[in-house]
Amino acid sequence: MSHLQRLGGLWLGSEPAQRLRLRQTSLAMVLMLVSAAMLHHGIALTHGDRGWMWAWTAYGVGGMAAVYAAIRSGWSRRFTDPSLTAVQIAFALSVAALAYAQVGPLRGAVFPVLTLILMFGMFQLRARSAYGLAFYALLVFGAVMAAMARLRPEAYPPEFELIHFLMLAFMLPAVAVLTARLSRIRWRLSQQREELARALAQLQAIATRDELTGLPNRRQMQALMDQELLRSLRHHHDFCIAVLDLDHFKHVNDAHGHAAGDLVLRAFAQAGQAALRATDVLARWGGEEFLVLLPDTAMPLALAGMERLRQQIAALQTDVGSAKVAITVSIGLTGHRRADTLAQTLARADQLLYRAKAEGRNRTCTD
Ligand SMILES: Nc1nc2c(ncn2[C@@H]2O[C@H](COP(=O)(O)OP(=O)(O)OP(=O)(O)O)[C@@H](O)[C@H]2O)c(=O)[nH]1
Repeated sequence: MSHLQRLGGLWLGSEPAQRLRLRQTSLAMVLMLVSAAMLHHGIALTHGDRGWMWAWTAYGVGGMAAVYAAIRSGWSRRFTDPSLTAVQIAFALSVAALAYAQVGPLRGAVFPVLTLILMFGMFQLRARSAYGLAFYALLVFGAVMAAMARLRPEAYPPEFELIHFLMLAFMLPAVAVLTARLSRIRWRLSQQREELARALAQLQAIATRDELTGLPNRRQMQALMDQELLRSLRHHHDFCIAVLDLDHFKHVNDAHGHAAGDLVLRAFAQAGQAALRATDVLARWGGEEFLVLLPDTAMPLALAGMERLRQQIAALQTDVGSAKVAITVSIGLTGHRRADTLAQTLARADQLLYRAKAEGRNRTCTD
């Protein structure tokens, strides 16, 4: 890391949002220093008051340093706008107004600076603050112009000051209108960003979840099993896979209707998940067939887990409105063998499931 980067890190910190705020304030500080240098030169040219000039410099530079310290220390985080944009602008306006009161014939130079100060608000301010600050600027400059026209009419002729004031009365609201427009665009953009994030989350849920049961769907389960296979190869641990099929589920649909069948599938998913360990995954493989992945688990433990699930499902009574429906589940459970592919393991679990069905259902068969 170069010295310059280290210095930048020291000045701006490391947090991106904070760095952005401090960069903006640093830019305002540079503007303040350049203005101070110009003012010093102007006062020298016009033989102005040097004591006042140093007091102005201390006020302007000191104020900006205080704002920098408030942001850099994190103190400003307690406010809705931690950049203190409105405060910085209001302060800079007061500094500009004081300069206007002193530089006499050079006061025209203050107007572009005034516009620049207000432009700092374009990236941050809400419409209401922009109008408020424009009104405040008009008030402060109006007061300074009136006071100077009265106190030093030879340097600030009243008719000139009136024209200056009218110019500001037109220019400041125009800047506020532009800031308000930008604020509305920013707001719309942030709304769109939120909508996009919501849509993305929804799409993700649709792509990975089964709509009826809320369980991981076939595609997601395939990805989870692929991951587990890689992990088991790397860390040399075992994992098991079980294929589950609800027994005589066709009877449920035939006797109580398809909607009742859906209710039973949902109840099965909920109870099945609750019966498993948090690390085990129950997924809907299709229809009334489900899959359980038991990561980092070897056979005696896996069998105990699947038997617990089977017994809890057998005890489950689902209220489908017209009746309470009881179901059972048949399970084919097998451990993955290192030399096998996932498809081979799944095929083995399937065969064990057929055996469980053939042997009378409501049981777990394992090899
Ligand atoms: N309600 C509902 N039923 C479904 C859904 N998916 C599959 N099924 C039904 O599940 C039943 C599966 O029937 P079969 O394959 O004959 O099996 P079974 O009746 O469970 O009998 P065994 O598996 O041999 O014990 C069919 O009636 C399908 O219509 C679903 O999402 N909702």
